[in-house]
Order: sequence, then structure tokens, then C-alpha cells
Amino acid sequence: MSIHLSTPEDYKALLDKFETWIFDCDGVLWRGDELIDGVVEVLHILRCLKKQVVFVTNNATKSRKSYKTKFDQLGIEAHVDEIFGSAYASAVYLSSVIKLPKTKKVYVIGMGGLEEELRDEGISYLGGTNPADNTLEPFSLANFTLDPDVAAVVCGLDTQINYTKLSKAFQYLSRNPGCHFIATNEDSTYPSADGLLPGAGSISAPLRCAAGRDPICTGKPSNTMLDCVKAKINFDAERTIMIGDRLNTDILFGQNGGLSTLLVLTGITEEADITGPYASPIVPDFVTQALGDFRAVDKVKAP
Ligand SMILES: O=C(O)[C@H](O)[C@H](O)COP(=O)(O)O
Ligand SMILES: [Mg+2]
Repeated sequence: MSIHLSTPEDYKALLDKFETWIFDCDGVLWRGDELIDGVVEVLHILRCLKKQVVFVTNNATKSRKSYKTKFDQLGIEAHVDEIFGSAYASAVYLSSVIKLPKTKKVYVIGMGGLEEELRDEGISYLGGTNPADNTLEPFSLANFTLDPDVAAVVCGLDTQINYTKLSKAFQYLSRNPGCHFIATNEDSTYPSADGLLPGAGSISAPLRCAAGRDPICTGKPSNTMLDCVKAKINFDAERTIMIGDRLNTDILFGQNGGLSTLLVLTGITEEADITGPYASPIVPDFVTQALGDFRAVDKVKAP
């Protein structure tokens, strides 16, 4: 049963209990490019309390460096080494887990941030933002030549998705059974500033269907993402809390990692998803409406 935070003392108790605070981004800190109320103030409180702050996003459209720019633009203190995205997790998975030979390439369905993380890991790629692949012209299989060096297909959120990209990725997956199939994440929807949009999981779904196989997911809730964090940041799981807006990624990610979990209702999950007859079996430790609720600690009466 989740604890629904409500009094200033509730929020202060969490601030006292946890030393490391791992934040999801979309739906917790912002929706699209719209900052969520109270986020800057609460993160400032955590910084003043010398808490360890980490950001873990499944959004593969940006690299860690371009996320740092977004944090700066929104007035949130963040350092590149505190930021982990599914684009980075996918690039690390290819270089350090699969150990993709440098002679091999990746076919990318995704955007500039994913390409940047692949480049930074020394991985060659095709597709992605290449203008030749970003076309609405009919795809001609007769004119397509398979690149024999492609040994993996990586699929992330791609707002320029089209039939050519899906067709090329399908060729690599279907004509080479040994071709790795990697999804940066499987979020079904994306919480933009104006409402829900299809998420990365809805971009890879046509490929799953056509190729008849499921990808390896490197984003939350997979341990690959947590392994990337652990490789750079030391923290005590007992004193760490994961704050997210999606049950089957953020909260499950925290539970898989032995972390405490706090669900906020400013993104994907609604009250009906955690109460009543159709409540999810994924139960967070704590629930609050919004991260900004932690401003209530200012009202805690001195002992
Ligand atoms: O569709 C997606 O890729 C996700 O909805 C989105 O980007 C999730 O980002 P997060 O909530 O993990 O920051
Ligand atoms: Mg989110």
C-alpha cells in the first residue's frame, strides 16, 4: 500500500531519510519544454541540503550534453555527469555489453541526441537524421542495397518516423537474424506540454510486428540504465529514492534496483491507475501530486 504524502512533516521525513534523489524528467520536471511548478525551488532545497541528485530519462531524443543545455535554459542546476538518458544507455550497451566491433554499424531510428551518444562511444551508424532517410517518397526495395556492416538496429523516439526508415530497419532485422534489435525505451506515450503523444514504444511497435521479434530495451526499467548510473555514481540503495511519473518504467526501475520509489501525478500516471478496481500491480512506496509539494517543508514547526 502506498503512503500518500500530505503534511509538511511527511515531506521533511523523506528529506531526512534519503541522501540520493534520482529524478525522471518528462512528466516530473517538465512536460515538453514547459517547466512544472515548484521544480526549481525543490531542487534548490535538495542542493542546499547537500543531497546527491541524479537525472535519469528514457527520452532518447537528446544526448546528456544537450540535456544539460535544456536544464540550463529552464534554470535547473544540473551537471552533465548527473544526467543519464536512454540514448547514452543504448550507446554504452552497444560498446561495452555487446562490444560491437568498430568495423560494424548501427541502423538508427531516432534523432540527433541518439546519434551524438553513438558518436561519443565511437559507433558508426546509418539512418537517423540522414536526409535520404527522412523522406515521404515511396520506398523502393529494388533500389535499396543492404549495408553488410550493419549489425544492429537501434530504435528510439523519432518524431520524423516514416515508411522508409521502418522498411530499411526491417530489412536489416529480417535478412540478418543475427542483427541486434535494441529499443532505447518502451514508453507507450510521451507527456508533451499540450497532452499525450506516441512514445518511443509506439515507434518500435511496427518493427516488432513486422520482424516478429522483441528488442532488448536499455532504458528504464532495465538494469542496463541503472548499471550506467552505478558505473559513474556511488550511492547507497537503502538511502536512495527514485521519483517518476510512469509506473512500468520509473517505479519498476526503482524497485528492480532496490530503491525506494515516489510517484508523482504530473505526467503519465493518474490517481485511477493506483486506486480502485483497475489499479496497477506496480505499487510505489510513496505518492504525491507533484514534486513542488516538497515546498511544504518550509512550514514544518521548529521542535
Ligand atoms: O516516449 C518516450 O521516449 C518517453 O515517453 C519519454 O521520453 C520518457 O521520458 P522520461 O519520462 O523517462 O524522462
Ligand atoms: Mg517520465
